[in-house]
Amino acid sequence: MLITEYLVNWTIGLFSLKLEIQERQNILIKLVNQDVDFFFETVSGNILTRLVGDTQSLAFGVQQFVTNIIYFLTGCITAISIMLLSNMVTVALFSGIYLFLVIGIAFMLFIKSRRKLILAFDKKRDVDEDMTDRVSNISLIKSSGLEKYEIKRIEDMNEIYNRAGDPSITWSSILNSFISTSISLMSSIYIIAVAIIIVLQNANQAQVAKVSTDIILVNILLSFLLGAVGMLVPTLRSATRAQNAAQRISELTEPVPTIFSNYEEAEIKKIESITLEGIKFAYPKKPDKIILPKTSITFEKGKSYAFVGETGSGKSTIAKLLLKFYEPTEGKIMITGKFDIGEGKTKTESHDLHDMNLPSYLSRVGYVEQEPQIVFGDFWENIRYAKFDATDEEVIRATKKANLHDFIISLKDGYDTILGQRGFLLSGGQKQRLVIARVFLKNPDLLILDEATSALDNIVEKEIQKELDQLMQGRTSVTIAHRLSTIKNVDQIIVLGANGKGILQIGTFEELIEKPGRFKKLYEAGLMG
Ligand SMILES: Nc1ncnc2c1ncn2[C@@H]1O[C@H](COP(=O)(O)OP(=O)(O)OP(=O)(O)O)[C@@H](O)[C@H]1O
Repeated sequence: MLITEYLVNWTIGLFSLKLEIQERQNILIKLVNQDVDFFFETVSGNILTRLVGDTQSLAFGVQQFVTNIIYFLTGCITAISIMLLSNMVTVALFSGIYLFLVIGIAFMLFIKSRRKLILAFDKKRDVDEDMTDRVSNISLIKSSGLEKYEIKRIEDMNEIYNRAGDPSITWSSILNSFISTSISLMSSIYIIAVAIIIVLQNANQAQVAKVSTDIILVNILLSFLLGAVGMLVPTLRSATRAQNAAQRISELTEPVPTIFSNYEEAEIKKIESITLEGIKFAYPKKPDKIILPKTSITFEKGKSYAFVGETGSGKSTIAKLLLKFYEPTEGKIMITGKFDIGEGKTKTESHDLHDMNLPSYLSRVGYVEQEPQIVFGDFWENIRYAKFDATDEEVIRATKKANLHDFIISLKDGYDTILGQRGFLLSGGQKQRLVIARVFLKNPDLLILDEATSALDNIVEKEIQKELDQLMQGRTSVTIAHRLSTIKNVDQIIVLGANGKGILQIGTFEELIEKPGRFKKLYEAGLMG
C-alpha cells in the first residue's frame, strides 16, 4: 500500500514537473518567434507571470487533480467492492445511488462557485503582473519618492483580490460541508433503516448480533467513502486552476507571428546596398494611420545616411523596417549582396528582405539604439552576444576601440564583473560603449544608429560620437538623428515630414542648409542643434 502510494505520487510529481518545463519551453519558443509588435502590446509583467506563475499553476493543478481523482476513484471503488464482496448488495446499491446524487448536486454547486474561483485566480494574477511591472520600474518609483503611493496601490489591489477570494472560499466551504454532511447522513440513514427492519421483522438475538457487526463494517466503509468524496472539492478546484492557467498561457502562445526567419533560404555573406522600393507603411494595429507614404530610396554601399524630421515623422520606423521588426504594407525592401550558392562560393544577387534568410542578414547588421540592451551576465557574455565564438583577444580589441577597456580593467573583477539587471552598474555612456564594442566585434556591413546618443549629455555624446564615427568608417550606415552634431558629415540627409508626409528633402548638410525648406526650418528653430 505504502509502495503503491509512493509510486503514484512519484509518477504524478514527475509528470507535472515535465509538464511545467515543457510548457515553459513552449512559451519561450513561441515568444522568441513572436513579432516585435506583440511585445509592445503585452506588458512585460504579464509575460513573466504567465511564464513563471501560470506554468507552475498548470503543473500544480494537474498534479493535484490527477492525485485527488486517483484517491477519489480508488476510495469509492474499494468501499463499494468490499460491500459487494461481503454480500451487502442492497447497501452497495443504496450507497452507489446516494453517492451519485451527492456528486451530482456537489457538481452543480461547484459550477456556481467556479466563476467566483476563476475571478479570484484572475485577480491574483493581476496583482502578480502589476507587482512584476512595478519592481522592474523600481528606479522610477525611487526617483519619484513614490514608495508609499506604490505600497498603498498594491494594498488596494490585494484588497480587491481578497474580496474576490472571499466568495470562492464561502462556496468551497458550503460545498465541503454539503459533501461531509451528506456522507455522514448516509450512516445515520443506514442505522435507522436497519433498526426499522429489525423491529418490523421481529428479529432474534443472533440476527441482531449479525446486523450489529454489519453496521460496524458499513460504518468503516462509509468513513472510507467520506474520505474519498472529501477529495472532490480539491479535485474540482485543481481542475479549475489548471484550466484557468492553460487558458492564460494560450493567450501568449496562440497569436500567430507574421514575420518569418526563412532559415531554409540562402545565407547572405555580405550586404552591399539596400533599396526601399516603393514602400508604404502603417503599423498593423493602426492600419489607417499611414506613417510612410510610397517611399523609394537606395542606401549605397559604404555611404552614410541620416533621417531627420519632427517627432512622430517615422524616423525610427525606418530602422524597424530595416531590422524586419515590421514589413512594409506595400512595396519591397531589396537587399543586394553576396549570397551563398554552396561549395564556399557566393554570387551577387538582390533579394526581397521578406523572403531572405533573416538571421544571416541580421548577422551582417549592427544596431545601436537609445536604450542599450544589457543582459544579466559579465562583460564577456555581454560583448560576445554579437559573436559567440569570439576569442578573449577579439573581445578586448573591440572594447579598446569602444574606449571601454580601461574602465573594465579598473574594476575589481575586470571582465568577469557581473552586470546587474539592464546594466545597473554602468553609466549611460558606459552602457552605450558596451553596445558599440559589441558592434565592433560583430563587424557588420550595415549600421543602424537609432538616436544612439540622444539619452546622453552633450559632453558624453561628443565622446561617444567619436567611437560611432569610427564604427561608421567603411560601412553603410543609417542614422536616426535628433542632433545636428551626429549628421553634419553624412553623405545624405533625408528629411521626413510629420503626419505621414514621407520624404520632403534629400541632400548633404551644406545643400539643405542653403535651400528654403523643412530642414532649414528645423535648423533655424534650433531643433537640430
Ligand atoms: N508599435 C506601434 N504601433 C502603432 N503606432 C506606432 C507604433 N510605434 C510607433 N507608432 C507611431 O508611429 C509614428 C512614427 O513613430 P516613430 O517612432 O517612427 O517616429 P519618430 O520620427 O522616430 O519620432 P521620435 O523623433 O519622437 O522618436 C508615431 O506617431 C508613433 O506614435
